[in-house]
Amino acid sequence: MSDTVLFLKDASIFQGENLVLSDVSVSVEKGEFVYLIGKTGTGKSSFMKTLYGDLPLQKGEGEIVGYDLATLKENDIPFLRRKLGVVFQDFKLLNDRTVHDNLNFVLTATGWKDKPAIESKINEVLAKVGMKTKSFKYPYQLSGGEQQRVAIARALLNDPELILADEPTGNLDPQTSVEVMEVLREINKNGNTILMATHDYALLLKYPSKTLKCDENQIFEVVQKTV
Ligand SMILES: Nc1ncnc2c1ncn2[C@@H]1O[C@H](COP(=O)(O)OP(=O)(O)OP(=O)(O)O)[C@@H](O)[C@H]1O
Repeated sequence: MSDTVLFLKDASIFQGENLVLSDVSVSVEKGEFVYLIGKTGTGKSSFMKTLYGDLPLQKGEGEIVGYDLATLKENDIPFLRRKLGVVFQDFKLLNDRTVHDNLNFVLTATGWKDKPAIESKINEVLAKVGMKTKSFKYPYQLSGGEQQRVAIARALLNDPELILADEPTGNLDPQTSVEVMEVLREINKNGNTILMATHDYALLLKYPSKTLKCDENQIFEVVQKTV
């Protein structure tokens, strides 16, 4: 049980008055790579937002990296997010500072003070995504794939118990998507747990893994056919 990083039980997810997902019962175990798929508008983003505290869980039970989602308070959210690494489709890097300073910003904001420790952490996460030589660049000097690698590096800074990636390849061409996916798979092989929302079925076929599907207000696990 202690290896469960996320579970929801009989949960309902609303956007305002609208019920987006109901009777959601899912779990993610430490070390898993889990896809969340579904057509546009079926609730993938709403589900992810609930997990990182952007949408309240109004009905049912849920726990993520030790936080109870049903009783989550506004004040808990920054602490919850420190235990999560969140990666978005549009990277969300700060364009007015270099890669190094984007990462430094997050570390400083989350309480890191020791300069050598900060530098060593920045080097460590950039090495993991193959971006160590580009730390002096500004985000707008990087390709989309490189920006997403930096966003993944940023997600790794505080050794997250779970990485939530919402359409991380949504803005990338197929070849770059595969490269970013390889980075995520490598990180997963090294022990990070990842939940990735995607509508990129080509990636799913190329890299089969546990898959949850949103459809008709429900989430269920789909069994992938093996050839
Ligand atoms: N802020 C909001 N207010 C009200 N309704 C919303 C809001 N955001 C999303 N919705 C509705 O909730 C439903 C699920 O949307 P959501 O964005 O979670 O789907 P999605 O599967 O992530 O889609 P996409 O792949 O296009 O991002 C949709 O019917 C959408 O119109």
